[in-house]
Amino acid sequence: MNSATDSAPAPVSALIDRLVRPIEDWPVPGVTFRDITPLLADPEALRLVVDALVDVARTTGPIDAVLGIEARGFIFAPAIALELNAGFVPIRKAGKLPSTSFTTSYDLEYGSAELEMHRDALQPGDRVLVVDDVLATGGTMLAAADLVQQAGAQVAGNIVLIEIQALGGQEKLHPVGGSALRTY
Ligand SMILES: O=P(O)(O)OC[C@H]1O[C@H](OP(=O)(O)OP(=O)(O)O)[C@H](O)[C@@H]1O
Ligand SMILES: Nc1ncnc2[nH]cnc12
Repeated sequence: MNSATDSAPAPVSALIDRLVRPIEDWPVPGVTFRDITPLLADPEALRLVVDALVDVARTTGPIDAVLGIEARGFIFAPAIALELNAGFVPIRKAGKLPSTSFTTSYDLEYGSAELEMHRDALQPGDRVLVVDDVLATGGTMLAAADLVQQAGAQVAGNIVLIEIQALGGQEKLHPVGGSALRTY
């Protein structure tokens, strides 16, 4: 059965349950890693999950750009952007973008890092959608929101496949919040 907080219909939640495998103690002891690669390898499941993400994205109102967070956000964000007729903006780990960038540092479930976005990627006032595969502590999504704010733009929505509720990421995203296809 899917959770009351799942944004996807029950069959999509069931697909995620079947094809996202939990791997214990990876990358560090105590973490249950949600490995999406079996789902990505199944064309029918991948199509249904992308369609479900697009359905959620369409509830966000007008969107100027869809932001994907390196690396796993890059798998889904461009597919959503195409369906919304919006551009795709990459948010990358530090040192990867070639032009002048905004930078922010953040903590996540198993470490800390820096994210960057090109300074000219967004216009002030743009409404953007942030896309990733997993919402855990929320550190990564919050860092993306910081980059959007530095650009003078606005986060209209945060969308992920999977939310790990016990890690409290949802509270960090207040008041915009995050929508997850499947919550554990
Ligand atoms: O909510 P948080 O605690 O911040 O964790 C979520 C983030 O962690 C994972 O990325 P990771 O940094 O492992 O990088 P990767 O996508 O390059 O594997 C995941 O893809 C999210 O981006
Ligand atoms: N448990 C987890 N599984 C997959 N990606 C993650 N990112 C942060 N925590 C994660």
